[in-house]
Amino acid sequence: MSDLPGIVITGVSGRMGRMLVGLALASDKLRLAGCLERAGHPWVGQDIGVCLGGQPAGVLVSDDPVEVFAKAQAVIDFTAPAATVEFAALAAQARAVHVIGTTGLEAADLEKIAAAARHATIIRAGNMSLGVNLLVQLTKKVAQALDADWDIEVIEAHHRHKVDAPSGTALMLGEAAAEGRGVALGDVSDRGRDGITGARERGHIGFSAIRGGDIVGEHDVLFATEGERIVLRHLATDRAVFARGALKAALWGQGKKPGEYNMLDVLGL
Ligand SMILES: NC(=O)C1=CN([C@@H]2O[C@H](COP(=O)(O)OP(=O)(O)OC[C@H]3O[C@@H](n4cnc5c(N)ncnc54)[C@H](O)[C@@H]3O)[C@@H](O)[C@H]2O)C=CC1
Ligand SMILES: O=C(O)C1=N[C@H](C(=O)O)C[C@H](O)C1
Repeated sequence: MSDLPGIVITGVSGRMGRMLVGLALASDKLRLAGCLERAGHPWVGQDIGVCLGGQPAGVLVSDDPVEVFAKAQAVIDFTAPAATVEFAALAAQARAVHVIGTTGLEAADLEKIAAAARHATIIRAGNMSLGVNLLVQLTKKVAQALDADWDIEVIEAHHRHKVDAPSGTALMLGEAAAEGRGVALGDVSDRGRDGITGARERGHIGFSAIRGGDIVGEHDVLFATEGERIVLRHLATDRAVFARGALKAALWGQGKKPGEYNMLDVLGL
């Protein structure tokens, strides 16, 4: 067996799971050590290469996280909040780096993840692409430079299957804008406007979500004032940008002290 870091991928039949497996199998920096799907999924017990329509890869899909995490130096996890919270505790027990891409996590979920990060290295980001993480830094800088005469709106668009809104990326961008302005996002956030909402409040940060077709992920941060507007935009056209970031994070996390990190740490931004 090679001594490359062993990576376990969760949710392997999902949109991100398939992309991650393809890149992991092609990588010369890490090896695919395990694949996980939910109990009852038809892929469980099958070879992942065959499930994806190719040659056998020698890795069977499991539904037992304890068994597969025991083989892992890192777990890459793009699933759903309840699964991710469970995996955070199990990955910590297995001393594996946990890379979390799952979005839609509530405050109670984040607390459990923070508890796991006392004993384990966790890297979590609502978006793992280089472009979005640069956009986060640009958003903070622009928000720092402008006063509250400039209204800030975050507009995101995703495919019809996405279950959470605003997107994890939109929330990262909103947090960056709030930080740049020196306010807490929770105090100024406007979400889901509908009906007679009243005029826009000065200093608030608004969120709008579009869902349709196969849109991979699009984010605008709009700064609008009397007579002029600035739009910072990121368009993802291929999920490989998220998957490449996650694989990079899994390697970066090897040997790091326990704690919760993000993609700004990984990318050195
Ligand atoms: N941080 C980032 O860069 C990105 C984050 N995401 C997020 O990743 C998550 C997944 O996105 P998609 O792949 O599009 O969703 P998907 O619905 O296509 O895939 C999720 C997969 O997780 C599996 N799963 C659910 N519970 C499980 C469990 N207990 N054990 C094992 N497998 C389980 C499902 O069966 C499914 O195959 C979402 O929260 C999404 O917002 C997506 C793209 C990029
Ligand atoms: O669900 C998705 O697809 C995506 N989710 C992430 C998010 O919530 O921001 C990242 C990316 O935009 C794709």
